[in-house]
Amino acid sequence: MSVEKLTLPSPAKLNLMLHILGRREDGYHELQTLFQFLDYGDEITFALRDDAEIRLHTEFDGVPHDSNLIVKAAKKLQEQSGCTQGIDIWIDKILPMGGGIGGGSSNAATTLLGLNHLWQLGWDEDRLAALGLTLGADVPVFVRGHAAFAEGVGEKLTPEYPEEPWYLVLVPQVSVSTAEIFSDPLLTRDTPPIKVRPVPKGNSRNDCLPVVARRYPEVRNALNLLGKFTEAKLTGTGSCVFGGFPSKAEADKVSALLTETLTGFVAKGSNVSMLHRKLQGLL
Ligand SMILES: C[C@@](CO)(OP(=O)(O)O)[C@H](O)COP(=O)(O)OP(=O)(O)OC[C@H]1O[C@@H](n2ccc(N)nc2=O)[C@H](O)[C@@H]1O
Ligand SMILES: Nc1ncnc2c1ncn2[C@@H]1O[C@H](COP(=O)(O)OP(=O)(O)O)[C@@H](O)[C@H]1O
Repeated sequence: MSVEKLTLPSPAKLNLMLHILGRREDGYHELQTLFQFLDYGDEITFALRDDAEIRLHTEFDGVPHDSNLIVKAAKKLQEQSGCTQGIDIWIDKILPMGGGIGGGSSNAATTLLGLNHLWQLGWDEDRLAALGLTLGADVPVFVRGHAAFAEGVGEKLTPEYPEEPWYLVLVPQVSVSTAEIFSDPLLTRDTPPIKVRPVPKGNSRNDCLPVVARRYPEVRNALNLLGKFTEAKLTGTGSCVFGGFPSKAEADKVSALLTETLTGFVAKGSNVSMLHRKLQGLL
């Protein structure tokens, strides 16, 4: 049965660890990182149009229509598939932008999977992930929808099964530039590669943390406050800081103490993205 309208989740991710192994000739850094999803994110609604236009109806502060990763993803998929249909798109945006929880990449992946379904393209995951990589290093993991150990610049993915605790995520009100962190001379760039799977316990370091904490007092403050209750970690290049708890009640308790002064949210970690759980229900 063909569908005309579809609403899909677009979850956040966390980097449970992030090691920088070296710098490539093109300036990009070789990483090893462990991605896990959160049961928390945006919601995107797609509706078929009679013409071929691609139109995002929700305005974003500071992101022009054609620069939005949702629009870029839709246009690339339309071009490369030769599809003649268009789409109307609305988003309920709750994920902070530039916080290292991957909202833009997730929105791009949800768009690719949603339009593959609505436009009935029949693309497989490999093809969608390859297109996704041209939009951003973190897009493929959202297309695959499984927690993963990532290598290269994030494109070589191996599924992993880390524990799924509840997380308190603190959102310092500052946007960290990924490019700025990767160009800092003090960044650790020579961490030896992990050669065994699954990633052995104790490898929870994020090599970006010292540089981000030095440059951004707001992030330093969040790390110090959360660090009083649990191991406080940085996701991606920040700004978000997170800690795991064995139950929602415990995460909520710490949240109540900290969110008086800091913005944050509590969400369950998940090894299968809520986007894929919803799509499986549609098939
Ligand atoms: C490092 C991660 C981990 O999840 O950080 P977050 O964005 O999530 O915080 C991501 O892979 C980020 O991927 P993505 O968000 O696509 O990075 P981009 O915007 O393309 O990168 C901006 C700039 O950072 C530098 N960069 C980025 C990724 C990388 N592996 N090496 C780099 O040197 C490059 O100078 C690049 O021009
Ligand atoms: N749909 C989108 N959602 C979020 N950010 C977007 C989107 N489209 C483009 N961007 C741009 O991408 C940047 C990075 O966004 P995001 O993925 O949320 O952060 P991060 O990579 O730190 O997790 C934003 O600051 C914004 O300028």
